[in-house]
Amino acid sequence: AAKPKLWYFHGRGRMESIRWLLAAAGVEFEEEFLETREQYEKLQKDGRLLFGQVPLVEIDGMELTQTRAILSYLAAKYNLHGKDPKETVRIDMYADGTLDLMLMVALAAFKPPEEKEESLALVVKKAKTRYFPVFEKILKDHGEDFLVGNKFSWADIQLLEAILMVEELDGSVLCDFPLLKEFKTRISNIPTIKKFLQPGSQRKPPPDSHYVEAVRNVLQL
Ligand SMILES: CCCCC[C@H]1O[C@@H](O)C[C@@H]1SC[C@H](NC(=O)CC[C@H](N)C(=O)O)C(=O)NCC(=O)O
Repeated sequence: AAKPKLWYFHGRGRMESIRWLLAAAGVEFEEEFLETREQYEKLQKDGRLLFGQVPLVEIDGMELTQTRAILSYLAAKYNLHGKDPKETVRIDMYADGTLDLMLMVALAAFKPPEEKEESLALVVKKAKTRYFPVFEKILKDHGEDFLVGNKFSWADIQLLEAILMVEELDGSVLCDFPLLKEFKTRISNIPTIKKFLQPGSQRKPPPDSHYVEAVRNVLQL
């Protein structure tokens, strides 16, 4: 079968969690990077963007947009979405929490410097006071290696991505979360994720001014 093809900017944004899920599932994918307004307008003109937005993922003969829908489809397709509706809704809840936190980081990149610093400080505060305490408690109460059931799921991938993203902002953020520290080591050592964390993978770097300029240029923000 053809490899999935991802259409987005050359940066994390909303597409990074999709890259993480595919990589963790051991699925090779291709990428088309939007650098010009013309590329974006052609996708729109060709009717490939349902609401005129990216991420766009071509997979299984479909053209998928809406990040959450894509992630949910991929999680189900690669058996990372729980064994029944009760497990799946927990995975969805945990994943949505990490997506909320990571979107704050993605959007902060587009703010003026002083606002950006304030936003990123708020991300670290929210991680420490809202999100990470929740996941630490889940791991403690659940007493398993993974967040849901005793099986690796999409929620575990999202949490690792979020932990690493917040650690880029504050390297000591896990000092009060011993179970999250162990979780980070455990999940980072899963072979497909270990490979994705090596240099040269399709994992994208933190947003920089070039990425922000490219997005502004393409979207005419
Ligand atoms: C000022 C904020 C700029 C954000 C730029 C991008 O970084 C991301 O975090 C958000 C966007 S991604 C690009 C943006 N896509 C979305 O907002 C998708 C939202 C959708 N609900 C999803 O989850 O996929 C886009 O195509 N916009 C064109 C436009 O709506 O006309």
